[in-house]
Amino acid sequence: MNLGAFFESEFDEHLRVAADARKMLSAPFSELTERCVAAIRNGGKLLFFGNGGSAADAQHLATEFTIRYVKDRPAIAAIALTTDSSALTAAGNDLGFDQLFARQIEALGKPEDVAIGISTSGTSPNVIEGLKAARRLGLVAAGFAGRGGGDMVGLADPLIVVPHDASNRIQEMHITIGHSLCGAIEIELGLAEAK
Ligand SMILES: O=C(CO)[C@@H](O)[C@H](O)[C@H](O)[C@H](O)COP(=O)(O)O
Ligand SMILES: [Zn+2]
Repeated sequence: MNLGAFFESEFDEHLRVAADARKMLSAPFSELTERCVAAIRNGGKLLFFGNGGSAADAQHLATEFTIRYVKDRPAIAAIALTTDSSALTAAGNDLGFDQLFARQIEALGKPEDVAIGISTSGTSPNVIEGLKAARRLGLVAAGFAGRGGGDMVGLADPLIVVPHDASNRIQEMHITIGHSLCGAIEIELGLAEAK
């Protein structure tokens, strides 16, 4: 294999998806930012959850809010529902894997919170059940997806659907958009200066 050509083609594809996402996702991004800012101003928090690489994204993004993004500033309330091995194993063992996030949202979610489910396919049952629980309890149920949004369409609102079908490329956009979300929320809350 020509490794140099492979490397360049990966970047070419990434850049094509980024250009499409930039064109198409400004409206749901703005809406999600506004919902998160309102939630935090109201004493609420952001709850992130997903599977595999999206579990890592949930942890990564929650930490940007609680600890630090680009510069020091006060903490912003956020939590990843992917990190407590006791909660995850007990929920999986006792209630079923589909209930992993729903149960934690039932325990920790408040109506002033925003639940953000992350799924490249939009069809992972535990993410879908988490979003359903969020809606039932009156939280904002929002999502990051790809592949047309899958079962998250009509369930998550705002819903950011990356216009691509491959999980890796979709995840690359999710983290870019998640970073942008953090930056925009900091500015809107007056905790960082606009560029
Ligand atoms: O990171 C990747 C693929 O890039 C994988 O770990 C991927 O996240 C896992 O296969 C997930 O289980 C896929 O779930 P989803 O995105 O369809 O909800
Ligand atoms: Zn991945």
